Amino acid sequence: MSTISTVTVKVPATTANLGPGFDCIGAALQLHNEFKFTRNDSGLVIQVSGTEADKVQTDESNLLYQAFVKLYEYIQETPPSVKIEIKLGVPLARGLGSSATAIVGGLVAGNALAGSPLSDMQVMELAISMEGHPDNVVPAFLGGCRLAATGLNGWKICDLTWHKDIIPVVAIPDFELSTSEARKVLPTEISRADAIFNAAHLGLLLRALATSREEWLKAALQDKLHQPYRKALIPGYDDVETSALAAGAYGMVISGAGPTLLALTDNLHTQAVVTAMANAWKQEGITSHVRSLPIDVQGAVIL
Ligand SMILES: Nc1ncnc2c1ncn2[C@@H]1O[C@H](COP(=O)(O)OP(=O)(O)OP(=O)(O)O)[C@@H](O)[C@H]1O
Ligand SMILES: N[C@@H](CCO)C(=O)O
Repeated sequence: MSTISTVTVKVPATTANLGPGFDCIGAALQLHNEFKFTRNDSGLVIQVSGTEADKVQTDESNLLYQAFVKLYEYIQETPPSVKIEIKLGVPLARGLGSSATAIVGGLVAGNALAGSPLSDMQVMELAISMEGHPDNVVPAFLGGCRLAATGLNGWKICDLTWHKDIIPVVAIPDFELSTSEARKVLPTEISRADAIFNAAHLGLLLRALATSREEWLKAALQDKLHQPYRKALIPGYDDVETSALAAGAYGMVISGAGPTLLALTDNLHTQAVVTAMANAWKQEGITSHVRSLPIDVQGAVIL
């Protein structure tokens, strides 16, 4: 029986898909949520701080708490009564994996308070099943850039090299787009030509990320499975893309399910790309927060 009474877990934001890697690759970014769980005797208490704190549920419907309960259901124990303190750094429903931080945070905290009965792989598989796809929860859990594929016997996860000279720039608009809404616009079937296009470009992307070879990066970010359908949900998409490319980005994609847009660039062009993307959205009447965010290599950590 564990004697731990409190645990704090820090979980990074993630950017999923990276263009052609729909539902299979994602990278962790240096922007975090922090979740502190403390056993108590007085029933569930959830306190939230940070921008957008008022948007997070503070009852049993809270996703972080649901993940915590899920862990205890899995190990067939009754979850303890807890106070949860949430410090929000990751904006909600913007395509930066906020739901994955909550799922990973709740499961990792639950496992720690329960005395660590589950292995990391078991926790991660629970997280994948809760989120429904692996591309946010896997890098949120492990850090770095990761590819996940269903294997013959469970998930196969591999780490991908992200060349140090490739700089991610995220342009986060002030409107939300839920993942479930952004998945509704996707077709259920695709053509063979589109499947081949994405397979080729995903292969190219993996080499481009590892080498930072310019002509590969410029071509590799193209996608035919989700972005052509989702663009319409993001006003100003084409203008922001044109401006980012003109300022020196290799390419631009939708981060996760959007509406955040992710450009990849180099050190030399980072500031110009940041300014260009913010200005392009401003001209559409959309306020955004645009910044470069380094890759997080730590993943979820217990502080
Ligand atoms: N810190 C949190 N605590 C509790 N619930 C959260 C937290 N962060 C996000 N959520 C839940 O997740 C929802 C957002 O999930 P959604 O999948 O739509 O977007 P996202 O995860 O931010 O983006 P994407 O999956 O495209 O990267 C929120 O509306 C909220 O219900
Ligand atoms: N692969 C997912 C990521 C967002 O959760 C999607 O694009 O819908």
